Amino acid sequence: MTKTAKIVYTKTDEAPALATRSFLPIVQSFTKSSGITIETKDISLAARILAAFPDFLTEDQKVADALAELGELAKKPEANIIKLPNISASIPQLTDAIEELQSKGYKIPSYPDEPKTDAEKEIKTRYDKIKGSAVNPVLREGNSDRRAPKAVKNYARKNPHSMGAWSSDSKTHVATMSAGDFAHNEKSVTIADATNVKIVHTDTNGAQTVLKDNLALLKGEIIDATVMSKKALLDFLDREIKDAKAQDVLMSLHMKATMMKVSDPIIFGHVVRTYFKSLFEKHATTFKEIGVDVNNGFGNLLENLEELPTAKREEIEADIKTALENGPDLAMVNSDNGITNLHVPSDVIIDASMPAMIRTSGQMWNAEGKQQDTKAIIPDSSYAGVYIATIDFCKKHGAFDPTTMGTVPNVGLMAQKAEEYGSHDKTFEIASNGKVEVIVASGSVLLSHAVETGDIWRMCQVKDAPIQDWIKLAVTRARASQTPAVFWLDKNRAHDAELIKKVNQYLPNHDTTGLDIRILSPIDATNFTLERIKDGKDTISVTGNVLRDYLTDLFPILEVGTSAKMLSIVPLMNGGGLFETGAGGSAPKHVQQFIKENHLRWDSLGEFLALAVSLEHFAIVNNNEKARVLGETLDDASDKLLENKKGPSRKVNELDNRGSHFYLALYWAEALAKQTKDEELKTEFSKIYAELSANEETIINELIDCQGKSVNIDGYYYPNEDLVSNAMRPSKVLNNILS
Ligand SMILES: NC(=O)C1=CN([C@@H]2O[C@H](COP(=O)(O)OP(=O)(O)OC[C@H]3O[C@@H](n4cnc5c(N)ncnc54)[C@H](OP(=O)(O)O)[C@@H]3O)[C@@H](O)[C@H]2O)C=CC1
Ligand SMILES: O=C(O)CCC(=O)C(=O)O
Ligand SMILES: [Mg+2]
Repeated sequence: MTKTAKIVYTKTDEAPALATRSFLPIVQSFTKSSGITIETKDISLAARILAAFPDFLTEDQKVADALAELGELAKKPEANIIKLPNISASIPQLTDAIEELQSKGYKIPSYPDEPKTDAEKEIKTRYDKIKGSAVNPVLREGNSDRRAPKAVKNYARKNPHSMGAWSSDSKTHVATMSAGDFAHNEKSVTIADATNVKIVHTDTNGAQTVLKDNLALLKGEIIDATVMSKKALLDFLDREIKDAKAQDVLMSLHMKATMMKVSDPIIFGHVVRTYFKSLFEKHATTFKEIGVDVNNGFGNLLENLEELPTAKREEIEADIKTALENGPDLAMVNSDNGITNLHVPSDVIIDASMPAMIRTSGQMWNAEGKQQDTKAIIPDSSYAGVYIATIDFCKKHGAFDPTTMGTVPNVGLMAQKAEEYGSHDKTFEIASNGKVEVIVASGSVLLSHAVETGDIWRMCQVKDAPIQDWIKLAVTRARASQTPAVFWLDKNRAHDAELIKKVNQYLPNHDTTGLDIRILSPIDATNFTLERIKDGKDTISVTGNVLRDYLTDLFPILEVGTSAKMLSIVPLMNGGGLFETGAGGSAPKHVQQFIKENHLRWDSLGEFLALAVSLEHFAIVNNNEKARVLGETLDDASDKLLENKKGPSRKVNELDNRGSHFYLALYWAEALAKQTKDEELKTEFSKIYAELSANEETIINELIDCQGKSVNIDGYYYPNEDLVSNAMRPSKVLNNILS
């Protein structure tokens, strides 16, 4: 066993971070005697902000750049990281977090929306690195292996979650572009020899602007470039907004403004401005004066209105009311508080929002808080077809049946900022008509697009080594689970055509005898997979980075009710392990409920599953048999937790996240006491098991009695550590046993 052997447990945001305050003490207590160090790294939004501004802080306020440290660690063989979901901050979230920190005495600068001086520009650059999906791409130095463990699948079969019925006359549908979008304009090449490129915009007078210089490309790397035409987008939106009104369905927009942090907020802004066209025409000057930027959502307009004199504000508010009456009804995020789908770009995120809609009879919520059929606008058509096919399937066959349906594990190409999700530093809103070219040092042009003012141009990359690793992982999973594997690639799409060449080149390096491996376009793959899951058959989806994200919410949410119960492993390319806890996010709604009534409905099963594989990995790497026993018994405990239905309830005054952690500890101790592989662990945990089980009733009472009243943790993004820890550990008896 090496001296430095450790597991790094990330401290993140919102519900998972609350859960950590209760679960981590259990983990530390259970692993202590086995020579396993559990180290925490704070990569919460607040800590990442503080780490970026040491020059604005006093000595004792400064924090280390934990994310940078973890990014380095992820490239080393000894990496063993447990990664909980974190906030990928939209601008409204970022500015809220900044304000909270400022109010707590951290003298960090405010976010400069429109930086004028060099100093402001430099501050904005620092904040823009923290914005959006800034954590996952840094840690994901490997490809993704996500699946529902057998126990989770079996549990869902026996205890199906609710599944809204589908009717063949549902008016719900997806609206997507048929020309002029990223999908239709894509061009792609594979780089023959390592080279350097620059991205250059040339206007109609021949004046050149270098958008990006010195971009190093490796041999065998696939690059692609594409453009979303602003004109085509606006035409499309105009048509679809009118159509939603005509069809009397809700209008909803589904984007990934967090991961696609440059392109998608721009598109979001166009949707808001198109929906409220008359309002924006009439008040253009005022909106400019008060700095309205609806790329950050319609909520930005409402906030800025507060600056106006009462008469003007009331006039605009009346015009907003009229616009809402004249337009189609908007899908609501929170009908009680009048929060629409267009308010905040991070409220409705496509990977989770589309499956939630499909699970709810294809409906979203209207202003009266009732379900209604919906037009789901997904402007770019690259992946929208997957949802179109799924919705058509449900209209034809009715809702899926969780008691009989098969499962769809995913092998996702993700390493080293693969594809679209790594494109934000090469995405540009075009300043004037002309062309954008990717040019090699020798001067030859690799890719070229004609562009117009306001178009969104972007370039993506995926390196050869991650592709080879992904293909290997697909074969390994197909072999290990004896399940057919489908590469979701469309030979008619430029990028996919290049990737298909690689699949055909590298697959023969592996023994695929007896395996069913095929390549199908995303729409064909959806239909093939849906037919099979309906009949109870399993199919591995082998996809690029975006479909990895979409499908690992879509199928789990249909199959087991949530993506929180997924095993989500990232075998790092240099030999380490990154263990993501579930495939979902940080569930902001759960924090609201916790603050209001001291009940946390967050389900930590993803944490339990991730820790078990992390311990197994630790055992192998460090030759630590105790870690193996701890991992195996933890899995046994998770199985028993499911069997005995000790997951958290959604309702106050019932077992919540903390109570669920108690049962996990009880069953884990029991399994350790019963095992015969390690006598020391057996002796140690027989005693702990006896104490936990003798005090079960007292502890559970303590964990339930504290509920039903509001709780103060002094903050949302950077709560007071003592308050939050006390709130998450209200059982004195349990705390004593653990210590
Ligand atoms: N890996 C990562 O770091 C990821 C981070 N995110 C971030 O998470 C935030 C929220 O994203 P969003 O799109 O709303 O997705 P979420 O997955 O956080 O939330 C969607 C819904 O899923 C349910 N849910 C998710 N996880 C759990 C859990 N462990 N236990 C119980 N229920 C759960 C909740 O349903 P209900 O309300 O019915 O209880 C929740 O409201 C954003 O800031 C986003 O950027 C998103 C995805 C991945
Ligand atoms: O990094 C993010 O913002 C989201 C990640 C995500 O949704 C996923 O990997 O499933
Ligand atoms: Mg996701």
